[in-house]
Amino acid sequence: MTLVRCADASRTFGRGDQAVVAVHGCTCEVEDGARVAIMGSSGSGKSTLLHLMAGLELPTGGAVTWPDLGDSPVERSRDIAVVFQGPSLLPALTVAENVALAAVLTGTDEAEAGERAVVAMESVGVAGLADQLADTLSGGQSQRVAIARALALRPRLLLADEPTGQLDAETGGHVLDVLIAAAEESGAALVVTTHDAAVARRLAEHWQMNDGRLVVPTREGVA
Ligand SMILES: Nc1ncnc2c1ncn2[C@@H]1O[C@H](COP(=O)(O)OP(=O)(O)OP(=O)(O)O)[C@@H](O)[C@H]1O
Repeated sequence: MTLVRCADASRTFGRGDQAVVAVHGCTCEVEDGARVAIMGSSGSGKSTLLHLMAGLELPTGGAVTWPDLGDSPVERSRDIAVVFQGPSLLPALTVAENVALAAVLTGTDEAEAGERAVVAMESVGVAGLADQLADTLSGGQSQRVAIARALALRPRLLLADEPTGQLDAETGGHVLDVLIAAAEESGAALVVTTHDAAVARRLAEHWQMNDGRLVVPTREGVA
């Protein structure tokens, strides 16, 4: 099953002299069960590629399709979850409300979303924080809650943008453990952007972004 396919996909921001080509003609696929690290230095285009895969950005060249998820944004919003780089929780809502919200907004009824939130919070170890306001959390706790929110969608494709980038090595290691365990338990494919080789080593496939160009190794070598 192919969850997302990028076929010569590009993304340019701005026009004329101001144009920045963030992603140049990338071709790649994420299959069910994949564990992918997209590596590259700051500004190499990792976040933009991840946003293209999520359908949050539209390609300005080539195509991004979701062969086994359906191409409608509504269908995709239930199957693809994104853990964003940096703070992404609503500060005035509790942890439990934050975790349930994405599921509610994508059409899950409130009772079901509440039950999923409980399961997701337990699986990432934040059930004890359920009634706490999001703006009282540490960076590591916030990232766990953001992962729980993604899991409450029960996604088939879990995309995490530098999920450990703002954390110290120990906290980042715990967050990564949680993310990988959650993907294993839920059966979701996992794609993580990172500039950290230690993070990439935890994942089976290593893709490299260099100045917006993607290199995807094959079993025989480099594509
Ligand atoms: N909305 C935008 N408007 C204009 N330029 C953008 C926009 N988003 C990204 N860029 C530019 O595209 C290039 C790639 O950015 P991107 O955030 O994808 O890289 P990255 O590898 O994820 O970097 P980092 O690791 O620092 O997050 C950069 O030059 C960036 O400035």
